[in-house]
Amino acid sequence: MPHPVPPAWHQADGRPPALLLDGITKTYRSKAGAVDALRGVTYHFQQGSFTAVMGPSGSGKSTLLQCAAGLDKPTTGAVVLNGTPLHGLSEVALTKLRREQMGFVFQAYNLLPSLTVYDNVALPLRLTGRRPQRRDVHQVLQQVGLEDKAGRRPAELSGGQQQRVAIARALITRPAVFFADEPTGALDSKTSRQILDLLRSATDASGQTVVMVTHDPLAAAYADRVVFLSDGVVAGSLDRGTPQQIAAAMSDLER
Ligand SMILES: Nc1ncnc2c1ncn2[C@@H]1O[C@H](COP(=O)(O)OP(=O)(O)OP(=O)(O)O)[C@@H](O)[C@H]1O
Repeated sequence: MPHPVPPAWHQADGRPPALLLDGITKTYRSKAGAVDALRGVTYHFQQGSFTAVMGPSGSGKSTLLQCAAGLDKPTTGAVVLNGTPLHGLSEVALTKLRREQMGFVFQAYNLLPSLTVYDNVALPLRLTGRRPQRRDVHQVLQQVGLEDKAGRRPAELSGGQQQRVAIARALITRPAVFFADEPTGALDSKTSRQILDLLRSATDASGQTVVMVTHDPLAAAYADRVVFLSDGVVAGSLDRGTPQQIAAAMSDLER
């Protein structure tokens, strides 16, 4: 059953937001007790927007990303991707939706060491039962500047090159939404800029939606908007902030 997306959150073109979080909470329970990692997050991510999620350590950023990407389930509340509520889907349908409509880029590149760069990039297509076209694989490798590395294995590449392979692998299915968790966390500043430029062009050139968790104000400044989490709730947001403005907002939160 379609989840009612509040009309106020529809875009000017009448489409639902790329991603809607409606009152999500997440409580982790263990022998040590319960932790309320998210305490009611309501937020919508517009189609074609680039949003950075920032907040102090433990504020719930990774939990939010995991729930938004359907990798974990919120305790209460709804996650709606392009009008499809994730909670209504079977595991099989959720996996299909994730493979077809979501791209993932994490700090650990998660490439398969035994496969070549080409086969790592082609893998998501194979997983969705599609036959990878050489032209498509080479096109995304060219997009990330690694066409000449198609035959290499991940261990033969630098960290930045491996992250670019991970981005190519996420691009190949042309996902509606990219989820990135600290995608530049392990990289030097020049390589980080290349990665952020690639994410930026996913929104600017291809109209994809990017949601990126980061600690780095320089990285967050590539986004259209920064959303600040504090203690499991949205504490505020900043549009088109400079790195200095973003850093100042973060230190206000940490006070
Ligand atoms: N699997 C888990 N079991 C129990 N508690 C958890 C689990 N995962 C996260 N938490 C707790 O939930 C809260 C939010 O964690 P989360 O990792 O989402 O924060 P974060 O903002 O991403 O932090 P960081 O910036 O340090 O990565 C923290 O108190 C954390 O200890």
